[in-house]
Amino acid sequence: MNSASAALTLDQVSLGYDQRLVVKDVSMQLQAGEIGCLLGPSGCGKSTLLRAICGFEPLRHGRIRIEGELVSSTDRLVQPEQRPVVMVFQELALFPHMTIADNLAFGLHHWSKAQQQQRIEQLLELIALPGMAQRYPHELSGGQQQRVAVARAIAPRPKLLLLDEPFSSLDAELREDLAEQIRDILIAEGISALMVTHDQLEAFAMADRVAVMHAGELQQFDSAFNLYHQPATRFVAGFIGQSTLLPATVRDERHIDCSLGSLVSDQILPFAPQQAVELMLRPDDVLHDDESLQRATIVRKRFRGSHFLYTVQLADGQQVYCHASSHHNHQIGETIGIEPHIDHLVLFER
Ligand SMILES: Nc1ncnc2c1ncn2[C@@H]1O[C@H](COP(=O)(O)OP(=O)(O)OP(=O)(O)O)[C@@H](O)[C@H]1O
Repeated sequence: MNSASAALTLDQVSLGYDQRLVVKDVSMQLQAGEIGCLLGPSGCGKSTLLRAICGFEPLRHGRIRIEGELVSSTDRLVQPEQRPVVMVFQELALFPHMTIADNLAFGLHHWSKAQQQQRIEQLLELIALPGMAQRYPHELSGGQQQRVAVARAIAPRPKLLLLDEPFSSLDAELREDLAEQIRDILIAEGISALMVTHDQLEAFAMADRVAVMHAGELQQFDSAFNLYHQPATRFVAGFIGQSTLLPATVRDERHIDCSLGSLVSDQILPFAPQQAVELMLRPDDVLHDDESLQRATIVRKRFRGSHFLYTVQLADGQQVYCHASSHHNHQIGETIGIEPHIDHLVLFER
């Protein structure tokens, strides 16, 4: 895709503080209308990168383009207010002494009164708070206030919305719901967005694609499904969901041998025969099946409501996760039947 039709293009972006680089050689592109998330552990550089896109941090290397226009490079820094972006911060940004309508109208001062009125009504409808125009922020719940904050940010129809942990003050249950609601609002308005979060479920609920960062580097920018089932690096495999790594040996271009037996790949393997590798297994790659002849012993169990997450020991002592329906309540030490169900082999060099 060329950068003229992309909402945001990061091209080998590096930046940092003093002598230290905290964002290293990041390249990615957000398509028009796309919603992306920057996800990673604390201190990995997510907020720094978002601040650079907004225009608050100069670059040490690389280029940032918004809708094709060069806004940051080593010798160019378009000021934040001159960029077609709006940022929503962690802490609530509503003006407490102003009504919801006045909050929403804040960025619309150059619009006519009639246009403002129409846009406010449209936004209140969109965030499912019709009739709330004359209320004050403290008369709304935390989730409602955050919806108003997002509506205020998108009121002037920016090209790109940047959100820095906008739901972190809300409880986990509400965060996922709100992420879905905000996603619907952005899609309805056709606004591209990039959100920083360290909460996977929030990222999955909100984004078309999630950029996983680690120590300043972009590890993978992909759909949640692909991050889970086809992680590009060991870090992504460990950070997204749960996984175990099982030693394995490549037999030929389609087969590997490991403690679960001989497994077939759906693709030609990029390894030579006899190469020592590690097979990544998700809990749902190994299912509990009473009928299976393959047996393993439960060494740990976690009840997850809808299912059990067992850790089972295979005949040769290797341990893997095993997913079982919550109706199958077995005890630690019990030997159960297991069945590998692996659509796609994820292998890392050992
Ligand atoms: N103004 C600053 N001056 C110096 N160092 C900074 C500054 N802001 C951030 N850092 C450092 O840069 C690194 C990246 O910080 P950043 O806030 O971008 O990470 P993050 O991934 O957003 O983390 P979190 O999820 O905790 O907010 C950290 O080591 C942090 O201590």
